Amino acid sequence: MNNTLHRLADLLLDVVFLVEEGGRIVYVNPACTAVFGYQPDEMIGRQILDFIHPGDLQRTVAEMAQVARGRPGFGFENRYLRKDGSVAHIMWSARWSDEDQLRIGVARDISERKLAEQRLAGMLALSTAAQGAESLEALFVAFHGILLELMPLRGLAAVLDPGARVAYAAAMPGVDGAAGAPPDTSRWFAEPMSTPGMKFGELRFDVEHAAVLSAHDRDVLQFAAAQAATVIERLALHADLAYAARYDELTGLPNRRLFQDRMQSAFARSRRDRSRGALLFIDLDDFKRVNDDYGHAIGDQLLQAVARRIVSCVRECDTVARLGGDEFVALLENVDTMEQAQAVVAKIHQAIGKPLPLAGVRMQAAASIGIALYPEHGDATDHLMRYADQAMYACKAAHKAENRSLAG
Ligand SMILES: Nc1nc2c(ncn2[C@@H]2O[C@H](COP(=O)(O)OP(=O)(O)OP(=O)(O)O)[C@@H](O)[C@H]2O)c(=O)[nH]1
Repeated sequence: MNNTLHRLADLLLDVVFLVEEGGRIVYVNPACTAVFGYQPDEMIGRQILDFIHPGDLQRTVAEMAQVARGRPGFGFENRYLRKDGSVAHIMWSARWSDEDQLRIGVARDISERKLAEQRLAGMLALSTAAQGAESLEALFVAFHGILLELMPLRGLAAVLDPGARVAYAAAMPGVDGAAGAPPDTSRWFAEPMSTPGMKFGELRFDVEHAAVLSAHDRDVLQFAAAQAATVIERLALHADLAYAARYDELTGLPNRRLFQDRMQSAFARSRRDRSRGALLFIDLDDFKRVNDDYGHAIGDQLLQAVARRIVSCVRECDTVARLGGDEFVALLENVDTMEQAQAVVAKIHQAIGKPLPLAGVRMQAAASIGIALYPEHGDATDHLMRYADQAMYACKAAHKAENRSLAG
């Protein structure tokens, strides 16, 4: 190369290589220091393939062969390993000079652009994983995989409030003591998992030291933590909705829907085992008066107390539900006779009738209770329910008639 061209090459920001057919570098301009971290004389004389990222070696050799056959190369991209071990993304233009018997190559550092593209793709992958996550475990496993590709991360942990419960913790094997032992994450780099007005805990990242993370890396980690927070919020909401669809909010008892499911299962068991059972329909008497005289809040407290008292009268395998208002039902499994069902009803009357100190007075609730036995009074849910309801009405009518005649 003549002197003028040398001086020109010295000024270029792109890296210029002259490489022999066998791959030995015979010239590189000073721009190589900024891109690869090597001084020119550390590269000259060595094989160019020594500097290429092992993952890109094969296709780079194929590209070089094409150029050597006379086809100029433009826009070929591959990765190099810098002197400090980091990765440089390079875009090439190259041609073979027959006259010089050398390959002339110009390398442009496109690492910034590549990293920005990778970060963007990573953030997209994080938000896609967040949208599709059906459990926190699945979410953090997916996040861990995505983040490992993006930055020098060794471990990931998710610690949830309250109580700093570790929901996920995975360290690189060998980094944190014995294999299988939970890693100590307390000193890991942490980002809060929060949505506006709500903090759910922290996402913690094991890095050799915080300085290995660039400002961009930190942006990605912050993004991951924010995405995790939206998933926690969504899953919690989903759990709340699933609960609300099956349980009565006031008493915590199963609602009509869950009760019907339980009835179906009980009928199936009864058909299989030839067992029998009873359905009790329980409606409080004159409950409206409690609301009218003491207010709705006291009415609510009475309903809660009645729910607890009914539950205390049945076995654990039985189901008590609130259908709505002052109507409750109880499904008693393995009850063979009307007498056995009546014994439970008597217990319930006694429990409900015990004085209850509410609103500064001793209240005393009462209920009308109808009994239906299955399978003899029906083994379809609505059929049996109607039977028990009618039996309850008959009791209520009898009580009212009795009260009228006592009053008269
Ligand atoms: N406090 C409270 N009251 C409720 C709730 N749901 C329904 N109610 C009230 O419960 C009362 C139910 O009254 P009814 O079953 O019609 O009548 P009752 O006074 O019990 O009379 P009988 O059943 O004929 O003995 C109504 O006043 C409803 O407004 C609730 O969640 N909380």
